[in-house]
Amino acid sequence: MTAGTPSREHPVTHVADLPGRAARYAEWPSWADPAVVAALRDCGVSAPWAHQVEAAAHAYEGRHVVISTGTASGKSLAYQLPVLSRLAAGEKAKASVRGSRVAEPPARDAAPVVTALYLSPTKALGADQLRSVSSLDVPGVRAAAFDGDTPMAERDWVRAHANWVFTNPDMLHRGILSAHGRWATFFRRLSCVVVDECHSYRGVFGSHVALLLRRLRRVAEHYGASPVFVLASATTASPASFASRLTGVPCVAVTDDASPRGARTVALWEPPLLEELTGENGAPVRRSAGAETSRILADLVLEGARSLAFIRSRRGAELAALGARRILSEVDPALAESVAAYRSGYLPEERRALEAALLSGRLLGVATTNALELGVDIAGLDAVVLAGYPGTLASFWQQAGRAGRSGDSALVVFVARDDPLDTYLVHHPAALLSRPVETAVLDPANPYVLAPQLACAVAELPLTLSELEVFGGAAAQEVLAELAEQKLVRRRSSGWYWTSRDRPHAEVGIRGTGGEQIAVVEADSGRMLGTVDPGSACVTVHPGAVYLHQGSSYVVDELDLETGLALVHAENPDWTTTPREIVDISVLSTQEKQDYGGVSVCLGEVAVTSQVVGYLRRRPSGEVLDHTPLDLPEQSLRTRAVWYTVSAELLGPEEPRRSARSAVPAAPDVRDSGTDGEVGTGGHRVGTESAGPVGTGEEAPANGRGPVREGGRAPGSAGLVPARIPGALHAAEHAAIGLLPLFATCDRWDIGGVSTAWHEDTGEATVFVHDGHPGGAGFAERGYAAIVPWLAATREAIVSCECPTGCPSCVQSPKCGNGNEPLDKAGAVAVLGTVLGALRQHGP
Ligand SMILES: Nc1ncnc2c1ncn2[C@@H]1O[C@H](COP(=O)(O)OP(=O)(O)OP(=O)(O)O)[C@@H](O)[C@H]1O
Repeated sequence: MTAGTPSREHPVTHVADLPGRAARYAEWPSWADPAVVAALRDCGVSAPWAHQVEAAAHAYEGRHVVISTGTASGKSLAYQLPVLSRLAAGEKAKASVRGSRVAEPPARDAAPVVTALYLSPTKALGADQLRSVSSLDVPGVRAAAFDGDTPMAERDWVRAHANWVFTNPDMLHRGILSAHGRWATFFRRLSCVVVDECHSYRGVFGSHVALLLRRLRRVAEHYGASPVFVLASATTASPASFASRLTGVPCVAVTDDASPRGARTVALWEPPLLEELTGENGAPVRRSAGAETSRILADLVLEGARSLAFIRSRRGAELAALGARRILSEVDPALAESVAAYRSGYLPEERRALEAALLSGRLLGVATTNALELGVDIAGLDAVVLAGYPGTLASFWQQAGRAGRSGDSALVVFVARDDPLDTYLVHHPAALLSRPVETAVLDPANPYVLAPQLACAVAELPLTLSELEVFGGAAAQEVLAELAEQKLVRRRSSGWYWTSRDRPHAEVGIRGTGGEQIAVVEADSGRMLGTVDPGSACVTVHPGAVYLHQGSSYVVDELDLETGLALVHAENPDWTTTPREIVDISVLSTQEKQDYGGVSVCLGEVAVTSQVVGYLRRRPSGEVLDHTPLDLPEQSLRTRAVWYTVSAELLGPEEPRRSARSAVPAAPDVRDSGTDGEVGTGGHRVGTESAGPVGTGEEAPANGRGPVREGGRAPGSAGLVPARIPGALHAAEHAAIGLLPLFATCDRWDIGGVSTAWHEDTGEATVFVHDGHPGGAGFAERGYAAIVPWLAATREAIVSCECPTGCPSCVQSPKCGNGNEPLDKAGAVAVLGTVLGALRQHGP
């Protein structure tokens, strides 16, 4: 692998061998329908793996179950076997009641006897799974999609005749539960609900889905059905408790993966520093992870290895494929044809063609975004290259799991990007390879999610007192009282009733994002090249941006957000473009405020604005050609935040030589640099990390950048010179975001933060932590209520982390819009100590 690297370079920082394992098989269960077994055998499954039978048996026997095993461990078969067996058996039973002696396949227009529902987080994944079930062609099984793409003319047929309906939470919410009367037959016979890739239901979206599943259960019960839930998940911590929280019913977990796995070698790779080039302010730069990945991918293709490279951005995937093709074409132009890019935003038929080509071996190298992480049946590759940490350990293992054929060893290369988080990981392999996978967090009791969900539930069916428990008991009662006050529901002795003829469903967004996709269209030909998320359009298709599609390069002429159109023309310039974005927060109203002698803690409404103000054109070497200003609209998010302010006296050293008021603004301006703008606004979450570990409680010395000045400072003050304040606040903000999920049961993706040494609305140094969703989701309230334990845990997490100057486990944030600069770990400990001191001294 290092054959192509110059001898003075030593990019590999660590190599780990992960042993392979042999498959453990089980007998086909006696209850399995012979037609289903025959169909699966025909598809090459000679015998099921033990975990598949274990999970399938739970489901068949009516126990709610979650199967949480590795990539390509056959989770689909684990739910297909019981569901298809039940569907086939149901149809047979009907045939025998009718007295037909010959096993005739039921007509396409027969009414179903037993039905099942399949839910996937995305339409694309649902379509993949439907294709897989349909290809089995089990007699009596009428599987069909019911999603946004289902033509109106087909919808009636699906409702009346399909016995396995493939849909997604959005359609379940808007198109099925809202009109359940039209689905009466389907619900009456509903025997099984499959929730695929359930680990992706986290944060606000997860909380919505949790309540949606409770609504589904209630509607099914109304029609006399009590379906069994079968959940499939990537490997996560505590799958049973997660699945139980998601569905509201106790689930058993199957985690003992019996699928075979080839041995894998994991190499951690740090691109070398370049001697000939420096970055901003003369800082040394490393060869980019993308360029390094292109080279590794090209080498792997030359070796004939079927390889996937995961790149974090769509643009990066295009560039990496282009780079590998360029390298290969120098060796043999024909070889260049065996490399392609893959990402969402391609048209479905393009994606299918690419998947088939990779499976058949016609393509050897594919550079992809995480679009190939989930669900797609691509496994057993010779190598996987990860350019940058994908955000969670669950994602890391899911992507790495695409490599490894039984009997053959495979290679996984993790290439660090030039950022502190990745650098930390390649030098601390245990943090990557030995930590338990994090569990997804959701909170169905969140009042902001509960209110719209309860409105939908009441509109679907009047809600009785005895059903309240399903929706959170007392919390639900409070929310219903508010809805009654707003005259949306009416309380009667028998329960709560919807007052309007209109249904609330269309108004309730369950993903916390919204808006139509932006179409990218070639102006000359009118050809649609792909789509872009509206939240990220200003970043990816601003006027002047170089937009890549399948290796072809386009330049954007016009972006019209109103009509949802970006017009481009084909052009292949020798530069790339990088947008510059500023993020700001302003206080709209302060609802709660507590003063604690120099520290105040507030809760209120804020406006978070981000704006792409220009872009840089760079040569591939990193050389900046120029900066072009842009006049694009601000993207704004009105939400809720918790914030604390600290007086200059408490932050600074004792007896400040300058007046406190002038000392703080003299620090570098961090209104832009101390922000984490890339948060929770949907569509462009480019990274993550698990929240930092909570400390052991031992007060280890914080070995931060520059010692915390112990001498010469006022009792209780942080003792920081002005230049350190921005970094200290920024580091404290990051760690607080990491720790809030402990108290607010949110996901760190659902929140964001801004820190500043002087904020114009508060007039002081301020750290904001805000909900990442319009209108807020209740997390800020929880932070406000738990301010002391939250900040104490934040401080402890930083103190107990043994790294010297800050790392992903303490003060670095993967979503920092500012590349984790400036960060002052010791300063953060000092600030938090001061804030906590004030809270405790002056608290109630
Ligand atoms: N018992 C088995 N024996 C041999 N092959 C199997 C068996 N079970 C499943 N497979 C094959 O393994 C591949 C992966 O299966 P599947 O896509 O269901 O895995 P998965 O766990 O859902 O993957 P992902 O991690 O992508 O969600 C498929 O090609 C499937 O046909």
